[in-house]
Amino acid sequence: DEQGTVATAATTEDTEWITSISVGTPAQTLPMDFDTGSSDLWVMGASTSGTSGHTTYNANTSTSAEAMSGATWTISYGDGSSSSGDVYTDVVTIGNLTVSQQAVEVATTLSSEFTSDTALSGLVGLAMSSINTVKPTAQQTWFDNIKSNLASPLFTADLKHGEQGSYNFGYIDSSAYTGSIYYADLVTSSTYAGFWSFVSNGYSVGSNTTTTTGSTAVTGIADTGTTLLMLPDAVVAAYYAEVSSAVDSEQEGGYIFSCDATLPDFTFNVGEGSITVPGEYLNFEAISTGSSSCYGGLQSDSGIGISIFGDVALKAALVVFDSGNSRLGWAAK
Ligand SMILES: Cc1nn(C)c(C)c1CC(=O)Nc1ccccn1
Repeated sequence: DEQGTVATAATTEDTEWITSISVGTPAQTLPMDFDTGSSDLWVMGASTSGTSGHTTYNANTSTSAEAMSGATWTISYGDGSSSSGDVYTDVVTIGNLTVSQQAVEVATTLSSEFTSDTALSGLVGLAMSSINTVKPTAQQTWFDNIKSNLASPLFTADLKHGEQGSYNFGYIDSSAYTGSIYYADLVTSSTYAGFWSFVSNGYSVGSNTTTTTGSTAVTGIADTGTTLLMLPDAVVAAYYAEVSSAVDSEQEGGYIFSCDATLPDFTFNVGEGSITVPGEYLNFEAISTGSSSCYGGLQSDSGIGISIFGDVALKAALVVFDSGNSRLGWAAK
């Protein structure tokens, strides 16, 4: 009954959290973006163009690498980024837990979002294996491969603002949260199948003084690979109605406000409880260096088709991805 933990740390502006994994024999250490919103483990290849400045994976120097003949993959993310390539199996160790024949998807094409992000070598998909893109045969995620060896078939994400966080596999660290863990069952309808999806049946805007509450039910996904909190227009409008300087800017592609604005907290319901995202987490960054206008951490999900509880919301909680019980848990910390 194995358990493991691995540290994760945010890049500037909490844009993404980078976590190191080991691939191959001898081990090649790769900084990766753990993504609970997708299900492909892919890495930049040593011979892939556009990878200068990146740490890359070289299957040729790994004695345990085996090409998966005829297998290919291609993935595109909602922000327009994409990658594609071929497939190997190799040893993949995360937090002292080892999968001996993990499908390692090697990128031979990369969009500019990835070639320009020298902090990372690839993604570790932690959503359901049903949405893995490998053809002709979809491959299992690393979590699905390790799951049967774990004390409990679950993992937790503990992302933190401005300090190191952790991903734990097989156990819940009782010292990592306060109060109760509130659970919501996964949503299985077609749009959300394959994701860590849940229904939040209400929200409130405001700090101790004035709070406005809404009963809009939000169905969304817990997605560590997405930076922002992306919710329905009605919820977003209700939030920024409490920020006097806020405007929905065509030019900036979302809500901006004065950087010195005092932002209200945002609370969303989960099961019998709720999670509060502190106002300061909802000021993402200045729209450009030195500007006095700041871009909101809460933005509209219009055009996406689903709501996304990204890093802005996740870093306010300990989040339990409970495969064994098909549910998602959220706890304050
Ligand atoms: C679905 C979606 N629509 N829009 C506008 C955004 C930003 C998303 C989320 C998204 O793209 N997440 C992502 C990107 C790269 C790697 C992993 N996850």
